[in-house]
Amino acid sequence: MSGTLVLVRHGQSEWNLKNLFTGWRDPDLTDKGREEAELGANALKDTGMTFDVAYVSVLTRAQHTLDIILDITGQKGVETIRDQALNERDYGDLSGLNKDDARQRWGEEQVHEWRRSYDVPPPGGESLKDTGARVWPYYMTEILPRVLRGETVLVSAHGNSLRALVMILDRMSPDDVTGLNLATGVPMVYKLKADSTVESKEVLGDMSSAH
Ligand SMILES: O=C(O)[C@H](O)COP(=O)(O)O
Repeated sequence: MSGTLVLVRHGQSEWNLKNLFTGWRDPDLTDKGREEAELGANALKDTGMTFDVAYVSVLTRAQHTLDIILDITGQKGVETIRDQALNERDYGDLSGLNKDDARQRWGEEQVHEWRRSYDVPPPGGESLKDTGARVWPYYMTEILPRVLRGETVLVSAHGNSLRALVMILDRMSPDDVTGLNLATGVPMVYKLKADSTVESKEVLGDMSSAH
């Protein structure tokens, strides 16, 4: 029996709005971010899906996104597991810097490489590969077994921790993943086969609004 895995990136945060590198820093959602989470939550409600367990990072923006989803879908009591393995990529020395200022200082190409390449870490921080090195084992040992048991599992996390997961689920190469941007608050619903590969993927919203 296959289960269902729902991945959702938190809604817009205060630092997304200010265009600051965030990483492990802990700003909350903006009003727009809460609205995005509500939209995603309503799309999930329309499916009639009920969750067996929810996983979330230790960061406020992901937790508040999860709270909104569980509230709107009427599932506040669902078992919730928090773990820093699901945190955003650590942006290292870039954390708190403005993304446009960084482009001016280091050049467009270098900043894009830090943000979207597979294995080039920002100074003092984690590459996508480094992020995967903590996300993938957590997924394999904690999340996947529950999906394979036939459960419906919700994960509320971050742009880059989820890019690492989507990369393996969608069988993307390191080159492909440089073009992958996830929209805030848009749920991705995966049905998995018993061998843990993807049977189907449905995106409940507009992924083209990703920045
Ligand atoms: O940590 C951040 O700054 C954002 O949440 C994600 O950043 P990115 O778009 O540069 O990957």
